[in-house]
Amino acid sequence: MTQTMQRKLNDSVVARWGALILIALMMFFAYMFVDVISPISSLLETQRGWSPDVYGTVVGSEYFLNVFVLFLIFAGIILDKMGVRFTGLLSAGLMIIGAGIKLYGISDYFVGGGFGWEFFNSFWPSMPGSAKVACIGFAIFGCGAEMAGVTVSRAIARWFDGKEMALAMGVEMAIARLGVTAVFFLSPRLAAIAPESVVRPVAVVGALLCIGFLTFLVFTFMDRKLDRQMGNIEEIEEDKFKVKDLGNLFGSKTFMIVAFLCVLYYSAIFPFQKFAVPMLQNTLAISSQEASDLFAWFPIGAMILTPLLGAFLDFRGKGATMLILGAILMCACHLTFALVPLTKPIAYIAIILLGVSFSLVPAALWPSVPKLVDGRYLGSGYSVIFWIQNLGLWAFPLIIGKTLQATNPGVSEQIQAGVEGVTYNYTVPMLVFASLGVLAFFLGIWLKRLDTKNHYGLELPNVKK
Ligand SMILES: NCCCC[C@H](N)C(=O)NCC(=O)O
Repeated sequence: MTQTMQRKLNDSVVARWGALILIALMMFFAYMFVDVISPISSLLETQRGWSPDVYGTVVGSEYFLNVFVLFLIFAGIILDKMGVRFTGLLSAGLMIIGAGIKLYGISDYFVGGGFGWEFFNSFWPSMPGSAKVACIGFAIFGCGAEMAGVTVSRAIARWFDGKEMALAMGVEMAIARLGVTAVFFLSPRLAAIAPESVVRPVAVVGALLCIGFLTFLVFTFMDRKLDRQMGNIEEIEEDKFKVKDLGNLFGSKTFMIVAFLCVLYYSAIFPFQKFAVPMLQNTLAISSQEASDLFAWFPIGAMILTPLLGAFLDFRGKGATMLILGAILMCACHLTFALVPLTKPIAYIAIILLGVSFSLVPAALWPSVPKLVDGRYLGSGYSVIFWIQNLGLWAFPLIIGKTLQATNPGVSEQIQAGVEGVTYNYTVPMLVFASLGVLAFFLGIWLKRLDTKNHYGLELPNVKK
């Protein structure tokens, strides 16, 4: 009698990498939308009256609902109850709705006195109505984007179980970084087409989110087929979010060190991404397009190196050392922007080194979590780390915006009044970012010491010979 073993869809290299490309495309467009206004913040100041303080509030609002309404925690529960396909489509849908509201907020129709204009300008006078509506939209978008991040990781874990999973996660992250590069290239160019407009880039990238929805929709058909072949065992029980696990996680010293290292490090990266173009523009006296093209090298470096460093970690280890090195590099780059008289070559070197740092830390951080957290509550562990991280990603754009405005009195008013040649000084905001690097460095040292003492295996390779 011959026994035939059924070949599952994810046993085919083409099918599983095809599935990865489909879900990664959704993240590609999502990361594009996250930073679509970062290269055009100066234009938002002149066209919509968004001072640095207002701009910081808008870009931080992406994380507001995740942090204060605990949406990230609900996202974990929704994912557990409803599965990858429903949650992925819900995230893509939320991103599109949020992007639509943000687009409406900055549109010429709304700022020209359209529906809701009067109401949104009747309170909190320091915040223009356009910024308030943009905040609402971006907060809804942020729920979708973070939920998509958790969902995509779960989907990859399932499709690549027992296969090249770390590489797949590295490739997915690299594709997301490519989205950031693309938007830093595209956004200022779209805005510059006559008549110059902040609306065009947001509209175009918002439309691309719909393509992301469609690619994920195609993935759901493949995933349903895989589901049937696997006998509907969609989720691994230990990956599920459980409220009772939170006590164990918050009570674990090592876990909390990693979570704080994550929030400190990422708070000096993603919020910096929002201020990098105007910082380079003001400090080097160049156009926003030139500054944007210069900054685009940051995600390019991270894109190339993250999968390579992931492979290094798999075969050589040294995870804790990589975290410490990443923090040192990040701090050195921000100190350069703050204290060294900046020239273009120096700026290029600092941006590329920051990209190297941004490969070292993500490549080492995320795969280290399973070494510290019991497999029974790994899913909850990632949700809690994301939640703590989102707190920093919400707070730091606000802090940086307010610091920039406070250390440059009168500058925003002059720019909005059309005075030529007025610039911001970014020394203090850049020192704030650098100080996060110092704290992350000390947490890295502490983590490495605990690892030596308690043998978590952070310095060991993932692949056992
Ligand atoms: N919304 C953009 C920030 C994504 C944050 C996300 N929680 C995350 O940490 N992703 C990992 C990464 O390195 O991009």
